[in-house]
Amino acid sequence: MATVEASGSDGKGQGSETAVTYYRLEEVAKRNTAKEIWLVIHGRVYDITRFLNEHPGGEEVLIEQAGADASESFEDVGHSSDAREMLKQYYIGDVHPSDLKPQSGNKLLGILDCPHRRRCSHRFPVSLLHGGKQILLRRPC
Ligand code: HEM
Repeated sequence: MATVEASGSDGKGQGSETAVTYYRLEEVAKRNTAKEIWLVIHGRVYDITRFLNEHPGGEEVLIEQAGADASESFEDVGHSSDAREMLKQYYIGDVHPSDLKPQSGNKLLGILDCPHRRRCSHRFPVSLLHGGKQILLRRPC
C-alpha cells in the first residue's frame, strides 16, 4: 500500500489536494474470503465486506469476484445510478498506477521532470484518473 499526494483541479481554477491510497493488485487479491472482501471496479478499490449481506443481487456474485477486477460484471448487470452512488461508501483507494491496464480515461499521459529539478532528478508519471482530474504521483524529494 502507498499513500501519495494527489493534486486535482475542479475545472474552475480552484485546485484541491487529497491523499489517495494506492493498492497493488496482489494485495487486493488476498482479500478474497467472506471474512474480508475487496474488489476493483474501474481502477478503484472497494472493501465490500460489510455490504455482502445487503447486496440486492446476493452475496454469491460478490464472493465470485472477490479480490479481483469486477468492472465488467458490474457493468454487465447494468447497475442503476443508485448502485453507483453506493459504491462511494466502500471506496478505500485506487489501484496502483503500475497495475492499471492502459485504457481510455485512465491512461498514463507521460513522465514529467520534477519541478524541483535544480535540486534533484526525480521524475513522476502524470495520469488521468478520477474522472479527468490530473494526478501527479510525487516521490519525496
Ligand atoms: C460494491 C459493488 C456493488 C454495489 C454497490 C452493487 C449494488 C447493487 C444494487 C443497488 C442492486 C439493485 C439494482 C440496482 O439498483 O442496480 C444490485 C443488483 C445486482 N447486482 Fe450488484 N452491486 C455491486 C457489485 C456487483 C457485482 C460485482 C456483481 C457481479 C455480477 C453484481 C451483480 C448484481 C446482480 C446480479 C443484481 C441483481 C440484478 C437484478 O435482479 O435485476 N453486483 N447491485
